[in-house]
Amino acid sequence: MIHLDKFIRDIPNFPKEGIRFKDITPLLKDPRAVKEALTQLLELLGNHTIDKVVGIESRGFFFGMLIAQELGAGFVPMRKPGKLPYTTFSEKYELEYGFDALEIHEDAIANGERVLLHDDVLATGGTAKVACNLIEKLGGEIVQCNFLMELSFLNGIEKLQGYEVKSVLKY
Ligand SMILES: O=P(O)(O)OC[C@H]1O[C@H](OP(=O)(O)OP(=O)(O)O)[C@H](O)[C@@H]1O
Ligand SMILES: Nc1ncnc2[nH]cnc12
Repeated sequence: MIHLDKFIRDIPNFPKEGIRFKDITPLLKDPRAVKEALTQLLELLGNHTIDKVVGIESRGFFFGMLIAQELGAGFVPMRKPGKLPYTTFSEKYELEYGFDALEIHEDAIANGERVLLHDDVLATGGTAKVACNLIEKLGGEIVQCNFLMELSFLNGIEKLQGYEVKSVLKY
């Protein structure tokens, strides 16, 4: 039996004083832990059918791509500003330790496609909310937002009211 929480390392005061950073690199370097995490993420999805998996840069790419392959769905990167080469839709947001923006290619999702949004961490929810806004701007239907972990004390789930939100681990 693999306990995934044993593969997540707490780093105090990173990237700023007062932030307790959840480091997933110990999990990523262990193939059995990666397999178990992927299995559990897929279990969260149940029988939903998915056309596109959107992964948020950068840590949402690791499992987002694996989930998409398992589902036989397409993978769409949601990126930080200035990284995507084609025409983008963009939106700014605030996160636990600063400000940023996200972008998506305007042709990444077709109208009415069923979308799974994936990221490693749900913290304040600012990132995921903006990602949902951009997916819906393109006409995507958000079937589920799933995360490797949720920092429940930051109440990110409140920003995602109206969406199905699931996490493998809760802190
Ligand atoms: O719920 P929120 O408060 O918005 O925070 C969650 C986001 O913060 C982290 O990403 P970060 O911006 O640090 O980028 P990275 O994945 O490239 O490390 C994490 O991977 C989520 O995307
Ligand atoms: N405390 C935290 N650890 C890891 N990723 C995060 N993203 C936002 N807050 C985070």
